[in-house]
Amino acid sequence: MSRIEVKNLGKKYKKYARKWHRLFEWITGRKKHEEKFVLKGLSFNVLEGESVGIIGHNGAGKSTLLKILTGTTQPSEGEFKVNGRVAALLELGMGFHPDFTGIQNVYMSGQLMGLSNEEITRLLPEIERFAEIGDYIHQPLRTYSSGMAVRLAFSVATAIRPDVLIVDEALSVGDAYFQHKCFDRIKKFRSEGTTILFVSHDPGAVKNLCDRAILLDQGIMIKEGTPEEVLDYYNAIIAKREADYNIKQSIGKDGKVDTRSGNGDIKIEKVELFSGNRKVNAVQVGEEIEIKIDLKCMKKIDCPTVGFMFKDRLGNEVFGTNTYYLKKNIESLQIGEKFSVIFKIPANFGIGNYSLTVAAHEGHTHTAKNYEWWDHAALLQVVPGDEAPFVGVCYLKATVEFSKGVMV
Ligand SMILES: Nc1ncnc2c1ncn2[C@@H]1O[C@H](COP(=O)(O)OP(=O)(O)OP(=O)(O)O)[C@@H](O)[C@H]1O
Repeated sequence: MSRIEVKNLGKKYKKYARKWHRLFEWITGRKKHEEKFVLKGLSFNVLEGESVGIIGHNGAGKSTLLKILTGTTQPSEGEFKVNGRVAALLELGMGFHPDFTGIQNVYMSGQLMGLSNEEITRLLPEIERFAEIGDYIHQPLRTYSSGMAVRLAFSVATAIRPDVLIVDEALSVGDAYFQHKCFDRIKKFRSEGTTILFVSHDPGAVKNLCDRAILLDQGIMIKEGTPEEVLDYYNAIIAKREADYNIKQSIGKDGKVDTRSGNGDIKIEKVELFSGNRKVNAVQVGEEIEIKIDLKCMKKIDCPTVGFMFKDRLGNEVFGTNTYYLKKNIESLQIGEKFSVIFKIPANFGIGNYSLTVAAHEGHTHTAKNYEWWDHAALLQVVPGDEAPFVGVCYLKATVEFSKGVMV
């Protein structure tokens, strides 16, 4: 069953070159504006229990989409349907009245959510408990810090598990402790079957929470797929400045999507993993590995940076570094010159599968100039060695002591 259905949705605004054009148009009836689409031809469905992340640059149209879906603004064209009880975590606390106490605001926003006074009274202890603002709940809202208002607003908006939860960066407000609490509640809703539409600039949050992601660019959906594939593509377009910048996605050996992007000034020719002199794709926890990257310069380039990143099976970044951070200067390279970079690390990873991203770019990150970036260039399987069993994504050599009484 579809919880959210969006068909050919579009939103346009009138754009006036001068302020007085609007008045002129109103008085004379003569058109003085251009129409600018900020969303165009958007179609997608979100099924019951599915969790979808919306990503894109500033101004891509993410908030506009959520405002349409929550009824704050009307679309200019197309249709949409949201089925079931909706909770929207958009501008948290915006509807609160500064002169009302916390409790009065809870009743007011609860009523706006369609709850009866009896229901709100029943939910109040849990709302207070989750918000953790103590006696402030009896004080006027104007005495609250912005963090307290957000805590209360989140607590009310999520007092009942909704069928559809619409979240716009709401988790980036408040302190780290409360962000964790909010995230846990959202994850719990997800596990209980709530459909989630989640706008975020945080790749980690999208990978953690979403089954699927949609990439918007200038109001148009340019990519839809697994969070990892869409975020890799997003990472590639961040650095797109030159006309001859290429982005290619293809299915790799493990069935996942390889993303290669860059202006081609340096080509990554080969990526291999070694342990000793042995070429490997599986190692034991803690085994020393070498990451050998063979490259070719297609232009004269001074001091490029070469780097790598291991990601876990969900695409979360586990460890990465580059020649810039390690202060290894790669000297001036001539057209056609080949070179190799070898990184050595202990595979102190948790047991599981990891993908390797490698890149050649300018400076400390690829956003200024990306010569070539290659996601899923190699795969590494980490298997147990003779270390004591452990859990987690990294292996840290632990020791333990025990004594009776008080340890000094
Ligand atoms: N009321 C408005 N009148 C005119 N243009 C608007 C209006 N509201 C939004 N826009 C424009 O619509 C475009 C999309 O804005 P929107 O806020 O949806 O982007 P976004 O992807 O949420 O960006 P951000 O990540 O910065 O929040 C922008 O170019 C913005 O300037």
